Amino acid sequence: MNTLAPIITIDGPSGSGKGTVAGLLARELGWRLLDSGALYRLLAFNASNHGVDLTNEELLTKLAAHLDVQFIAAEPGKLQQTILEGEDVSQVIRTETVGAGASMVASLPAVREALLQRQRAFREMPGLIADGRDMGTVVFPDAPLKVFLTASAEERARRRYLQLKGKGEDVSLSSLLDEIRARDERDTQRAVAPLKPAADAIQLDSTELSIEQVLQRIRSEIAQRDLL
Ligand SMILES: Nc1ncnc2c1ncn2[C@@H]1O[C@H](COP(=O)(O)OP(=O)(O)OP(=O)(O)O)[C@@H](O)[C@H]1O
Ligand SMILES: Nc1ccn([C@H]2C[C@H](O)[C@@H](COP(=O)(O)O)O2)c(=O)n1
Repeated sequence: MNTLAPIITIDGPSGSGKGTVAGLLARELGWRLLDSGALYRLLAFNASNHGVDLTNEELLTKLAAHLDVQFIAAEPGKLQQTILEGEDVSQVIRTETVGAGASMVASLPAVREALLQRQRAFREMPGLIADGRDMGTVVFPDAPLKVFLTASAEERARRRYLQLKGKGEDVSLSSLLDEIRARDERDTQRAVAPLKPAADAIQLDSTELSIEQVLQRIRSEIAQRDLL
């Protein structure tokens, strides 16, 4: 039965490492993965392709309700594949421009409501790792383990810089830092489902931690609960 599947939520700001850690944990545990940010990115990307303004709540809500999307689980060492209307958009939705658009559409209450059930439907046995901004506060408030992962804005910009440089993109560290700060501001200040730790979340600052150290901290929290 769906509702009994255990859930680990990982929320936090852009570049804190949520996606990386969520993907590795999901693979390690053999659980499903919900990359909720990808849904907002897909919506922003799809809206731009269809000429829909990113402030048009009515049209965006319709698009959100009818998003034709599939997530294909990754092979070890690879990103989950994201298919929109039959096309692989896994890479094109990862740009900072699409991320900023996603943050805009995500501030619209009706859009969030339209995506809520779609997210909850990911909860299946043997378990779910859900990453985003409101996984622990709104989408899965009953999750037995909630992690709020942060890092300083400077460190997050540095990580994003290295990531994009590694893909051969021509980026500037100071623009990335400005973009990260603007996204933090919009995601934390919006009226509905703002980015904030759930009252019962474990807060982890990864500024000085490696990915493996973050994973170890989460494994130890898992071990303290009856999750597996
Ligand atoms: N603890 C860490 N130490 C060093 N680099 C890290 C750490 N965690 C993540 N990274 C790197 O930082 C970059 C951003 O990580 P990731 O995409 O997982 O962040 P995110 O929180 O999911 O961001 P977004 O919300 O924008 O999708 C990646 O290149 C990742 O390998
Ligand atoms: N649960 C979520 C997930 C994402 N968003 C918004 C806010 C982010 O800036 C944007 C892109 O997310 P990312 O892929 O960078 O994690 O989508 C949200 O509001 N709620």
